[in-house]
Amino acid sequence: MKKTIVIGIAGGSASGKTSISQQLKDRYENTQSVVIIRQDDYYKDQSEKTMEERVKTNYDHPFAFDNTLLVKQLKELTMGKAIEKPTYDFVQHTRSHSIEHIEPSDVIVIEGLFVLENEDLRNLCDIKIFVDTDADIRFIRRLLRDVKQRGRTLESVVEQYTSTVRDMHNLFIEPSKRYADVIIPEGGHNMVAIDLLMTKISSIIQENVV
Ligand SMILES: Nc1ncnc2c1ncn2[C@@H]1O[C@H](COP(=O)(O)OP(=O)(O)O)[C@@H](O)[C@H]1O
Ligand SMILES: Nc1ccn([C@@H]2O[C@H](COP(=O)(O)O)[C@@H](O)[C@H]2O)c(=O)n1
Repeated sequence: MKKTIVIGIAGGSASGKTSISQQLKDRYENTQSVVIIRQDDYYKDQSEKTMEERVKTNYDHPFAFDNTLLVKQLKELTMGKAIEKPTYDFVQHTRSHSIEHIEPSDVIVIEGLFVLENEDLRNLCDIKIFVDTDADIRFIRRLLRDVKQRGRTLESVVEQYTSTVRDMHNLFIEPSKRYADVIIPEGGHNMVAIDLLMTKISSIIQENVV
């Protein structure tokens, strides 16, 4: 009988979670056997708030996410049901208007800050991965990414990092590393770790074919 395998990828902001997931997506694109779900897409809707209010939200606290919806939709996928997934707009700090239709698949990758911190999410994961990248490197990566891709200024990235991101990381994310089965140092360019992960995924897909 076909079994869906859930791979959880947690780690700090800019540790390399999305880069790893993207490589898995690219590798398995033709097979349609791997689906990637980003916890970021489950940030709570803030369309009722003004932009001034939205900027003040602590986006690095678990309360910023609708994890109830995320857990529900993940369970639906593992039960073979398609979902209508929300999407998120980092520039507007709220949900986008578009919804993505996601079909169930052999392997579901769920990546995000709190994937191992949240007990319900953690319990849904068959393979638990933590991407471990030093804080100074994460900060540099985040600064470059957020200015280029998320509409931030240098000052706003520094302000947010020192006021919330760093403390929340130490409080919630770093301690969740102890739940990991596998720790991937440095993130997106660790080809040895990514190859090992792909070998495992390929064997899961193969088992489901037989
Ligand atoms: N090993 C790496 N070396 C250099 N840059 C990297 C590496 N892994 C990721 N990056 C870059 O760092 C930034 C943050 O990576 P990303 O995958 O978005 O992290 P996360 O999803 O954990 O927030 C991106 O611009 C990405 O291209
Ligand atoms: N409106 C928002 C929502 C989130 N963030 C930051 O994004 C980080 C999580 O995404 P990663 O890809 O870096 O894991 C998180 O640390 C939030 O601070 C934001 O700046 N604005």
